[in-house]
Amino acid sequence: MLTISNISKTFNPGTVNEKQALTGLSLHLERGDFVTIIGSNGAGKSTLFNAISGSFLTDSGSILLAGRDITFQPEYRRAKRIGRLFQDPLRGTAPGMTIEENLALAAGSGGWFSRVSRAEKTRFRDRLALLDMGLEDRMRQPVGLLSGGQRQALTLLMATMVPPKLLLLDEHTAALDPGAAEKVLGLTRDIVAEHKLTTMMITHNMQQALSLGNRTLMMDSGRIVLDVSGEERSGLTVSGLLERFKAGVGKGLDNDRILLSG
Ligand SMILES: Nc1ncnc2c1ncn2[C@@H]1O[C@H](COP(=O)(O)OP(=O)(O)OP(=O)(O)O)[C@@H](O)[C@H]1O
Repeated sequence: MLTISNISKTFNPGTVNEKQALTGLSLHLERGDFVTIIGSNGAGKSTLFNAISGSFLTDSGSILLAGRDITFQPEYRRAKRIGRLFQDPLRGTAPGMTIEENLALAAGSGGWFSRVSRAEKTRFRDRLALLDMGLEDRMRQPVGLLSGGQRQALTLLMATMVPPKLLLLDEHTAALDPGAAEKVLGLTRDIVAEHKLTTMMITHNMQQALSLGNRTLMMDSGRIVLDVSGEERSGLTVSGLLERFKAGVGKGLDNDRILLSG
């Protein structure tokens, strides 16, 4: 589904702020793979997502999505086939528009001035009911009134309304309180399974990285330094994963948020 070949990215080349954020990175994902990603501070995790989404063009290498070469495709075109959630629940929804209008935009059927058909309203209500947050009874309310967890759940629904070829989750539960985070994570698991979505999820929760999905990548200094799946992964504990990282990279994992989250 996704084939990344040898991509590199250096920010501010030739200046004192030069930073090589991705270094000859290659990755192949099968259809339906659910990959969790963990790594050091500044390892290049978000930069990898930015490269895939087309926030910038890479300096070298290529990216193929569902058989199409997207290496030079602009971001807005890639967005039609790639869903993305960020840590900040305020991104991804339009606060001044109602829940219904936001969903219509995501479904590709509406906007500020278009009417949402009755059939579509029913479909939206059914999808919202699955979230189990009572949002199906608040469809005419502006999204700006929702809590962070409700908003992130809605963003998830919107990003998958038309099932994307690839779903990118960038620490999408990290800014939520523990209850809301748990809820959004459960919804993520359900929606990914329902549509068999090919998914990449950055997390700083090591336990989550091992328990969700079918494959775990660890990144350091712009590279993938560990790639575990199958039996090797199912037998792995958090401390085992940290040991593997240390053995491979020659230093311990250096990530404030992982250390803070224990
Ligand atoms: N647009 C940019 N301009 C300059 N430098 C950047 C840019 N984006 C990222 N970087 C740098 O590239 C490196 C990788 O950043 P990135 O955000 O991908 O790391 P990360 O693995 O997501 O880290 P964290 O877990 O700390 O969020 C960092 O040193 C960062 O400062």
